[in-house]
Amino acid sequence: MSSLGMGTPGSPSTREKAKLGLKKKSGVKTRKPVTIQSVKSLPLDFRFTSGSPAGKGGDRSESDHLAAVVEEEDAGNMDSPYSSNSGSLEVEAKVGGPELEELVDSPARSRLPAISSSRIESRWSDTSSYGAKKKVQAWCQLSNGDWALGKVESTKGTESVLSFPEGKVLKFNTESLLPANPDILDGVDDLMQLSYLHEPSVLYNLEYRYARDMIYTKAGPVLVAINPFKEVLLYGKNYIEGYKRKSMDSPHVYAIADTAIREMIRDEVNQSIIISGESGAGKTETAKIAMQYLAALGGGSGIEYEILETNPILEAFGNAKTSRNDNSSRFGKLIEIHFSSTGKISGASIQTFLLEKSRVVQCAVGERSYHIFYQLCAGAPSSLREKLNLKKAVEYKYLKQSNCFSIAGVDDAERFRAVMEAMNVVHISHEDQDNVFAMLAAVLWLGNISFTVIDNENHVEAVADEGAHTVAKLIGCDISDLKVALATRKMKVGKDIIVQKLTLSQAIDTRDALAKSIYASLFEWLVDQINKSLEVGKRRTGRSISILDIYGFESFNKNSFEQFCINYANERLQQHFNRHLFKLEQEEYIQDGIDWAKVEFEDNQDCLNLFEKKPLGLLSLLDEESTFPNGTDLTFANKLKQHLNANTCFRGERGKAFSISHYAGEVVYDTSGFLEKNRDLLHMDSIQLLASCKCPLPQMFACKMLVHTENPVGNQYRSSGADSQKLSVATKFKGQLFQLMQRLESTTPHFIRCIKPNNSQLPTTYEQALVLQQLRCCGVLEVVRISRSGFPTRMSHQKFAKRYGFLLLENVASQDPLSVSVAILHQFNILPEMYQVGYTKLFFRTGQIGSLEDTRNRTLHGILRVQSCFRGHKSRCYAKERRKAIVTLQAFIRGEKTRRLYSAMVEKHRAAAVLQRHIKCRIARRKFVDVRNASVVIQSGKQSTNLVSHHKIFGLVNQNVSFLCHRDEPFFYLFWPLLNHFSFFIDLI
Ligand SMILES: Nc1ncnc2c1ncn2[C@@H]1O[C@H](COP(=O)(O)OP(=O)(O)OP(=O)(O)O)[C@@H](O)[C@H]1O
Repeated sequence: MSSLGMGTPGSPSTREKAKLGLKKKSGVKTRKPVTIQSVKSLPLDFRFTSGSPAGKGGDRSESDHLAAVVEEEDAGNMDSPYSSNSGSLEVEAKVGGPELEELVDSPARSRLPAISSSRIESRWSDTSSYGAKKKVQAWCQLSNGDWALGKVESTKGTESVLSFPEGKVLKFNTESLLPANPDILDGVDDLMQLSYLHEPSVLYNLEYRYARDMIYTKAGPVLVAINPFKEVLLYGKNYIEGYKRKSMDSPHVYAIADTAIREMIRDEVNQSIIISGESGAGKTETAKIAMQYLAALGGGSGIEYEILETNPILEAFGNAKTSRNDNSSRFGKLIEIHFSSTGKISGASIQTFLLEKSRVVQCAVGERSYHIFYQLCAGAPSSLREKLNLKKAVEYKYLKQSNCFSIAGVDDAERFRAVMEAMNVVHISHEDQDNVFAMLAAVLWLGNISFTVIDNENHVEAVADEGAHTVAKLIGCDISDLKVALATRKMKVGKDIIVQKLTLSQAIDTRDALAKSIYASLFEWLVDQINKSLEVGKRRTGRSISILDIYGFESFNKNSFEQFCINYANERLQQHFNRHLFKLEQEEYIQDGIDWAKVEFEDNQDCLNLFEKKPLGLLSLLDEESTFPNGTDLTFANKLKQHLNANTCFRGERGKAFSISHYAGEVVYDTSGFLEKNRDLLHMDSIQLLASCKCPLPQMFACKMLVHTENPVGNQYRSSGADSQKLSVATKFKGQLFQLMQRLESTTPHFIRCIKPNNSQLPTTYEQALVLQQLRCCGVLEVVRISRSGFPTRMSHQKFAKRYGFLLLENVASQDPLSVSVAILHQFNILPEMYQVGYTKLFFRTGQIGSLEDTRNRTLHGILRVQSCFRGHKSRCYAKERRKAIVTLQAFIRGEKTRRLYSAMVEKHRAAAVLQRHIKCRIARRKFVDVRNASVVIQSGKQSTNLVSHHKIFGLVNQNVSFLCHRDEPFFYLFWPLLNHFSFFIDLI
């Protein structure tokens, strides 16, 4: 399909454009590329006025006039310019011929939101002569429905002549032309910034960005993600860091996840990221990217790795190659990631919805069954192959029927190893893994079981071939029991139990039902095991972010029960989307008495009523018919026609078909197989067979099936001959959806709309019509319109006053919240047209609260700085004082210590002196004794010589002195000097 090529790198090549011919080339808008950065910072209320950067070549008058056009457009932008189709389409039919006439009549066209053509008329025709004069550019719709940009060459009456870059010149009705945005708005990252908001400008903007690998674009509060079908360098550590630190702010899944995590912490409210889009639009990949960001931000404990590793397991068991997507999720998934109060991941839980069981036994040519079967056949180690008697995929009938065994660029054996590794990570034991593989092999071998006719009533019995033997071995039952369960059915008639033999088709149905339920039970069991591994347990804090990745709207040539359920789920999700982005928003305006122009949107409540109404809704009638023993698909179709023909969303078709007018388009359903799929009965014989198995898994599956059965095991047969009385699939699914909606209702939603740019899964190919249809389906344009013309930001008076009141220069603390709020608005000169004061809340236009928030943040940062300076100063003073005190204390202690030391030393000194004295005394005494003794010896010698002469005179005296001089006598010391003199005296004598 065509592409509005830009002739810039990344856009479709010139050769490609030439091949596309005029219709495609006419879309080529040869413009000078502008940097996105320059556009990003444009204010939302940006207007083209003279002197603005958009003024081409300084052409003031043109800029002035464009400004006038823009103002006029804005004055009327409450209505969608693109929604008026009558005028333009009429003319296009003239220009475009019969193809376009078909388009005019198509239901999709007729479903476009209605708007008076006079609005466009007044907007464009007033300026068309000017446009012709100045050769301004305008969008025109070609006969194939594509939009092309041309130059207005001339305008005459109601006709304008436009020239296209390839040199072609075509005539169009002036009223059908739509004004083009100025060049500077090329590739804006929020569609709300477009001056002219209509289909071609939105398509062009998305394509412009897509061609430059900018696959994410904001549409007001919604993120639009276009599948690149190639690796784009937008992910990884650096990008995660960039969004975490807010150094990157261009639209991205990371930005959405970042907002969710911040709002969860700030508002203490659970968040949800709701990802929707057609099959192959990139929902699963987007969910994984969001999980990657949350894991990076909230990780640390290792649980985040476990959460990420659930993806390969769930994809292997729940995804398959379809005609639209090589890795299509055949189940819905809600993953709830729990966080602690500090924002760290504490656990997670996964809820799955409606696995497409029928794929196990039947899939269309070119499609595959679930990946795990091919992975097991390709990657199982030889020991496992031997144990399970595994063959190549091509040898299994269930896999062989679609004649597709591989996916380009995918190595199944390698993926199998990744799945085993992931199973280890989520703590599935090796024994359990072996049991899982045994069940998979059993399902494959069940498909190979064949039957032979045994009587002329076409009754059959199962052939005891390799298939039957292997199944019996793998599930752990007796081969005879298996044969009986597959080829007979026990029925209770009165008090008797009779055994009925089955015909070939009945036996095949029984076998396939057993295979389907083993696989579905195995999937359920695996999810339970994963949940146990990720269990939050006591760590649950109540804060969580849920990521919903659910199958997108489906419409094929033949639509069956699966599409019926999937599209019903999408209607519910669309209602949730509408409620949050349109209904609740508008209801809030009305409740709060806001002066506001209502924006029309397509409410799908009627369609939902068609499904859910009791007793005459689609689901009730389906259940009713499913319980009738004689009910058939045809009687069901007739019943629908009988009861629902008056409903505008319903139309009875020929035979067993009917069609529903969904929000995304009309879908024709074929009721063949509806009742059987809705009943989803597994015969009690099969359940009992599983219950009697020796292997643990079949036993567990049987237990669960019996728990779901309303009737107790002892009373397991119904008179009708049918088996377990469980809830119908549709009713169960409805219950699950209601639960899901309740869960989502309690969260703040963040919407991501994935868009598939082409049906061939090719990179750089952008099909306008396909993208446009998806944009219309998901109401992206309405969201942008409502956000642009409304007041998307709101805050209660109390919250506003509390949050920004401190910014007021005057003290108004005593005043009521409303007065404080108004004072804030006045102080910050918020223009009156930028906000409205409601009864309970304040409503702001986009971006207004941002400037207030910036001021608040700046002020808070300033306050924090002042506080930190003050605290620093205080702490320093305190530290100084303490230091001083410590020094004093230390001086005192040191003095005290020194004093004590000194006195101890003095004592020691004194003691030493006494000791010394005594020692000296002793030494002196000894010396004295020695001297005395010596003296005595000398004296005695001398005396002996003198003795004779003096004997008589001094005989007596000498006697007494001797007595006195005895050294031990105290008198000795007294008389010693005297004695000395005396002896001297004696000597003299
Ligand atoms: N951001 C992306 N970057 C690169 N390739 C992508 C990206 N998103 C999607 N794709 C490609 O598109 C394919 C389909 O995407 P995905 O399986 O996510 O679609 P889906 O919407 O989940 O489809 P379904 O509803 O069938 O499950 C992926 O296998 C991948 O090749």
